[in-house]
Amino acid sequence: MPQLRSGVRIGRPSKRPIAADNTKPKPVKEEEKKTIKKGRKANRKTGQINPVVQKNGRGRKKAAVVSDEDADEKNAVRTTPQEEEKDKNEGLAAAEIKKEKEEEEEVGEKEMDDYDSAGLSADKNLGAEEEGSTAPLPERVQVGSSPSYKIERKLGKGGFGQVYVGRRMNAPVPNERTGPGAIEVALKFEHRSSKGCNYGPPYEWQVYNALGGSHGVPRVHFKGRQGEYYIMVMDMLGPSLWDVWNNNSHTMSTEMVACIAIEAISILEKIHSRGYVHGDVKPENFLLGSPGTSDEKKLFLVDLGLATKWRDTSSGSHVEYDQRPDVFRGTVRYASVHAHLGRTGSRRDDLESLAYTLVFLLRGRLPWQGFQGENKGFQVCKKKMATPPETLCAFCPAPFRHFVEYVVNLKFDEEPNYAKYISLFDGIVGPNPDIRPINTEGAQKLMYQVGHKRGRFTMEEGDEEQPKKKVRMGTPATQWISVYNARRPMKQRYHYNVADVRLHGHIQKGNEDGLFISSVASCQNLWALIMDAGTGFTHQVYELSPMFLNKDWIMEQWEKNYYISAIAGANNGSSLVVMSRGTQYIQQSYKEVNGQLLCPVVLDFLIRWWSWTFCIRVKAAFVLSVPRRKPADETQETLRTSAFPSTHVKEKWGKNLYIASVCYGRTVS
Ligand SMILES: Nc1ncnc2c1ncn2[C@@H]1O[C@H](COP(=O)(O)OP(=O)(O)OP(=O)(O)O)[C@@H](O)[C@H]1O
Repeated sequence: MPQLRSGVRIGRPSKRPIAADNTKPKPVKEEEKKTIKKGRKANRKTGQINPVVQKNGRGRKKAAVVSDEDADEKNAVRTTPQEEEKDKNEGLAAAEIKKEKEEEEEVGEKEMDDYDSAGLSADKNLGAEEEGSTAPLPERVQVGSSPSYKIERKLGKGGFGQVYVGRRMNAPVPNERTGPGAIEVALKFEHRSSKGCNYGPPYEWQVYNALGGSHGVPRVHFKGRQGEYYIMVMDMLGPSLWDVWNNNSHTMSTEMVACIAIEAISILEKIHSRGYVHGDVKPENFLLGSPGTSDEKKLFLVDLGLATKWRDTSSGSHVEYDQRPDVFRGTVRYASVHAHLGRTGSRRDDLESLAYTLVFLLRGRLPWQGFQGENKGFQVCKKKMATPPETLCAFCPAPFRHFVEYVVNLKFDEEPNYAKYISLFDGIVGPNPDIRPINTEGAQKLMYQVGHKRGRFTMEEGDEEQPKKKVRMGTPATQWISVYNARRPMKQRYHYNVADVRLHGHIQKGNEDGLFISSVASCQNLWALIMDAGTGFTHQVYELSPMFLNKDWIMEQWEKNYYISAIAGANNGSSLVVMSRGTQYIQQSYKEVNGQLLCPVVLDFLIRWWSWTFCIRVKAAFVLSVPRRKPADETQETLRTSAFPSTHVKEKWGKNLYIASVCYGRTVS
């Protein structure tokens, strides 16, 4: 039985169209031609790429001398791993798929009667903000075999839990400062009606079972339910790094931040070595030990509620890559670009968030702070992608820039070289570990294990490979990008690997069966064809043209009230343009550009958020369409696969998600 810790998932985005910058006729350039539907009024600049709407968790941090804007941005948005898994699995068995194989060509079809109502539950928790409980806390706490505690001052509050000091009642003399018998402990309360507890104790408990007490993770001594609350009894810690920075006039010394870097990398290494990714690395979640104890210079990482597995426990293999652009987990300010893009979390994400944490502590600000409004998450992500390490770290010592360069270039399943990252900061920290502002014992142990001298972190000769220059786009790959929309049950069929000569037959057969083409793509001069009964079109024409786009034919169809509804270009220069009547469009233009102008990462957004149809090859065409009315919010998923996603399509059909668009082209992995 999964134990869930759930919370706020981002609301579904509305699929607002993007208005063209300028649809008025303009001089035609060599590489850039734009065609506008005749007789229509020029479009105005009215919109932007529709953002991922990222709702924040509701928690505010203590002692905040920050603006509301800051406080909101720092809160974590979370969907539990189990919640996601459940979403993925529900309804998978629902669809019975017909499949016919014709030579190399493939066809798949989802019949209308495959409907299973469970399939729509994929987004049933979406958009719901967790309400805080107002139930009074118990006066005394006693869970499992724990001593009794009196609740004292509040230590902090997050989106899920409230943390208080628990003072042991009837404490023996002498009093212990730490451990299960400690006079003071931290008590983390989560109300049993909180969504994180729908399925029993908070998910975080499981993670603490696996990680609690490991290097840099506080020990949990007791846990259990008392009345309305799930309560965790843990070692009491001191201020967070955010508190320290905030109480020190928003500054922190370079040596202190370098020590934090060194120790935090070693803590992440430990967590990762146990198969987990933390998922919400930020200054608020790094705590120092209790002041006045031997741990006061020791660094801890708390809040394991967003931790996920990067490695499968039984097989030991890396989890599979997936991308769900509508799911965001983490804290907007510190999240990795991959997290913004909805990519499955892996070790690289914790390190990227750590890099942002370090730059924040050092510089007091990150370049993407200050965005406001619904599309904040999107703006932040765009800014992160557009900020090269040299700009981000312009006023930081070189090791910080090198660290950023290394971590933003990590591949999804790449093993980070923790020792190398630690060694970057060697020149900044003092030689004597005993007088460093932060205890770096964990990092020293790690370096010792990998064969470096105690005390110093310098890498061995020859290990000083230069960090890669900023190439934060990942490795180029040629992939299928398929977008799925939640729809009422309908018939959908796909064909792929279709040669020119077979195209007409498939389209004709589809039309006879009441299907219209909804999307086309080309891979190695063979076509992929998606046909379905849910397009709303009344008539359809298409043209397979040996040239990229046959302007005259398109203009002719525009005159007859057909609008471009699907388009693809093949490597051999031919193009397939489908035009339909009964579309939602009232205005349309298309623009040919040089395909190289497209930034591959932006494609993630283009295909996800823009209601334009386009095809990518050496040349590309953007078709800009103004719809009659604002499209409703939709549940949507995007996949990138190296092969045509025939298996995935069937899984999606099982969840009543239908292919809305498909294309094949150069992306990044
Ligand atoms: N063991 C501890 N000792 C002292 N303070 C603690 C301890 N654990 C948590 N806190 C304080 O309580 C705050 C909230 O704790 P935590 O981050 O675990 O809660 P959360 O509800 O999961 O938060 P978030 O919304 O950030 O996910 C922390 O930022 C910290 O200030």
